[in-house]
Amino acid sequence: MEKYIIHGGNRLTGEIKITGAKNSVLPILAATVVSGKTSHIFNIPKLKDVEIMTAILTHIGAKINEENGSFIIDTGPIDKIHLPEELVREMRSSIILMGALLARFGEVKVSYPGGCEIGPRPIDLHLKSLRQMGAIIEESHGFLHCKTTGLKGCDIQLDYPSVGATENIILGAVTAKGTTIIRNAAREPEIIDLQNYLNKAGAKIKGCGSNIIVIEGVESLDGCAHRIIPDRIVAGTYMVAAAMTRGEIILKDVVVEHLQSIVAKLRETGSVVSTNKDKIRVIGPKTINSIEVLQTLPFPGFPTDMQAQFMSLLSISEGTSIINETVFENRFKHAEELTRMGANIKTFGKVAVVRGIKELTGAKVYAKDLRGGAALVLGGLVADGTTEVENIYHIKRGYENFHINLQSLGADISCI
Ligand SMILES: CC(=O)N[C@H]1[C@@H](OP(=O)(O)OP(=O)(O)OC[C@H]2O[C@@H](n3ccc(=O)[nH]c3=O)[C@H](O)[C@@H]2O)O[C@H](CO)[C@@H](O)[C@@H]1O
Ligand SMILES: C=C(OP(=O)(O)O)C(=O)O
Repeated sequence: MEKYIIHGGNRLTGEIKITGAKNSVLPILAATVVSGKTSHIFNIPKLKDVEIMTAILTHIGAKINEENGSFIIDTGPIDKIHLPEELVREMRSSIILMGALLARFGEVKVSYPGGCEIGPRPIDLHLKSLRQMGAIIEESHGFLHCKTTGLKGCDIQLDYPSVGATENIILGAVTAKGTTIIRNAAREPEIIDLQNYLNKAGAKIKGCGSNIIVIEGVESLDGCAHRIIPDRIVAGTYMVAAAMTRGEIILKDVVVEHLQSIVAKLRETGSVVSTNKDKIRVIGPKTINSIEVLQTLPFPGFPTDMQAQFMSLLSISEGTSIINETVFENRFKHAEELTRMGANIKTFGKVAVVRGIKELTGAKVYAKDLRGGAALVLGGLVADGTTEVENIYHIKRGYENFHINLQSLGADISCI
């Protein structure tokens, strides 16, 4: 089992180029299935989750060629509608293939998806919406069998702006008969990226980025070329590394607009953040201020995927911070591990009270999920002594070359 060994205390300085977004590339790879043609997708990050998605697509028949960080993907040869259970259970995003395969073949067999354990992650909104569009879905023993004689456009009111449900509906709707309206849709930048890919492929989608999306069904889609947007959560993680180590990091290839809520909260801690086109610079403060309330919300609110990293930052701030995790039921598993490093954190359901301490202490800790794992690495960078982060396969799901990038910024971290 691989682990990271970190000797804390180094100030991080330098530049990092931000790679393609995990939460964009996964639905877009799923979306390539709808056309049955060849698409060329650029800026593919080297991530475990991308490997899993590639393995699922290859298993059902797609031909994928890797070329300089891009994928040329031909989904024409796909001839299976039964997704491999062991792979689906490894990754949440596999569920987005449901909308794509229903659109293309009118049938899909899939197990409930896996992914990070951050509380119950039901898919009721996905299923309710696809049923409303005419899918017949049988659920038994953790398996779903979905069939349709043709999806139909309809008016869907989402109870919550779920990212995955919005993506599944979009994929089902692009070639459905008639017009689909999604109300209370998720507004994340990755949804806009999906719209941009699909519209280049011939879809007629309007409104992504707002909470009402209108999709006019078209006869068929084509292949196209598309570049994945930069990963705002990876960027945010390095920004927190700069703040915690009182360093100075410049991130290249970012979309500043996507990072506004993170920038605002970092400024509250006293960090100096400046932006210039697709670059962002963070200078860590001498004294890290606490944040009165940090509340996670759907975009454009503060992202739940940055909550753990901020908890790590606030654990060494001056004062007390309240974190309110409103998106997921149980996303504080990192709190217990940070406590092993000396942090003073109490959790009460979806609320955490973080009382800042002067310094964390190195310890043996365990990554229980992706962002929680990244938060422990951040803690290790500033802890007194040695930190060992175990179970790092979670971190590799979402960060390309994490320890190598941190080394290039001056961190004393190795992967053994
Ligand atoms: C691959 C990907 O893009 N993952 C992101 C996506 O996950 P994901 O698409 O799973 O997140 P959702 O927006 O769907 O989930 C948000 C909340 O809605 C609930 N819910 C969701 C669907 C449903 O049918 N019923 C239901 O109750 C979930 O349990 C959760 O509490 O958005 C999350 C919220 O920004 C991010 O943390 C994840 O990194
Ligand atoms: C929770 C996350 O991912 P997923 O939805 O793929 O589990 C994440 O990226 O933080």
